[in-house]
Amino acid sequence: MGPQPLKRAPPLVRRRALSFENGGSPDVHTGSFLLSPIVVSWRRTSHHPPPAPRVFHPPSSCMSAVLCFKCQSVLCQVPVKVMLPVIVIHGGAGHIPKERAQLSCAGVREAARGGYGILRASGSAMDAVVEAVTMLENNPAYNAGRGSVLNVKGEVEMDAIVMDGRTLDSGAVSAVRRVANPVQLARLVMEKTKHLCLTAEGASQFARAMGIPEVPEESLITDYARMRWKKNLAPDANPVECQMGKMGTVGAVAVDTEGNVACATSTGGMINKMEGRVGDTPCIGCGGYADNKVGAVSPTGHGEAIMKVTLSRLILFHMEQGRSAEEASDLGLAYMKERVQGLGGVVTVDPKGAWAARFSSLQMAWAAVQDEQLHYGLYAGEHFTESAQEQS
Ligand SMILES: NC(=O)C[C@H](N)C(=O)O
Repeated sequence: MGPQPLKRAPPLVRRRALSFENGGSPDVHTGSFLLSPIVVSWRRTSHHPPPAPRVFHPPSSCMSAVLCFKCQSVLCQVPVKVMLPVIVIHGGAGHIPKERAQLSCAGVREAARGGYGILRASGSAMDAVVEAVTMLENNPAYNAGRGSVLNVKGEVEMDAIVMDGRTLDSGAVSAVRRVANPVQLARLVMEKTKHLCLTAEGASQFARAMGIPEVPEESLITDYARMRWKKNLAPDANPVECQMGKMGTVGAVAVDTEGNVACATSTGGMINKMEGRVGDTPCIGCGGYADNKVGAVSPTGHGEAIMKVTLSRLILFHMEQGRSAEEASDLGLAYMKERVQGLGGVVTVDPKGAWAARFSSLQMAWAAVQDEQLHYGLYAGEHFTESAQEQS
């Protein structure tokens, strides 16, 4: 005999469904929450042996179906609130000095609006994250593009990555010099070469071949970056601690109206790093990852710690195991803190538009736009909203 379809959903399922109908929290998604109560009910009502039923989200439907693992019959249907498009930005995890906090917050809000403008006009997630990160690279308030921290010789070497969740195509540059927008060069590596990452002089040669103008190094260096470089040349300086105090790597994740996800991250790296040091940012799975089947992540924090735990892929692994974007981000950051004493932050999305901006550092400037609402914050627990149309 085949399985008996459920006569009524178990109480938790009905509560969740109700909260969607009433416009409940957009980041509460059916997949992870429904699986466990359904398993219990299924075992009670099915004659099949008990592997878990599958949750199936038809691509462009507002219903999510829970299927019997064996005979594929629909056990129950639950409405899913589709909240696309969405973009989430960070401006670096750390402790942002008071006098720079406002600038830092204003920049991420502006970049979130800029990226969302592209998504609203049916642009791709990739176009949106590259636009948002370009805006932040051009803003001297961040450690990326103009405003990058300096290496031990007082020079600028930058890292950037992009990844497209549709195809898993990715492009990156590391230790690149004298380009204004490393994120755009990373995109060209993805689109115009057979490789995933170009480094140092090879990356500069590629930029020239692509017609990207070389900019004077001085134009990328701010007084603030030079002051911090000098301070950290002292023999008793602790550049990692100093950086944990004032980071500003930038990153973005987005889901477009088609449900495609993408990520982009860009940085000047760690203060007074050795010449040629490559951080987490250009390393796939560390400084970013995007997969339409799971979601997208862009991190910030101590690069060596992020690399040791492959933070972006670790978070997506937790999402594959049924965790929400927020739970998975917290788990990844907690593991990095406990296992390698690394602090940082992430922005994360899933393909249905659930999103998270989470950090283990004292602060992280972040902003998101979804459903014409701008969300933003700086300290843990802070979450302000305003209309995405209002100008700050
Ligand atoms: N500010 C940062 O996030 C630094 C970057 N993750 C790096 O180590 O290169």
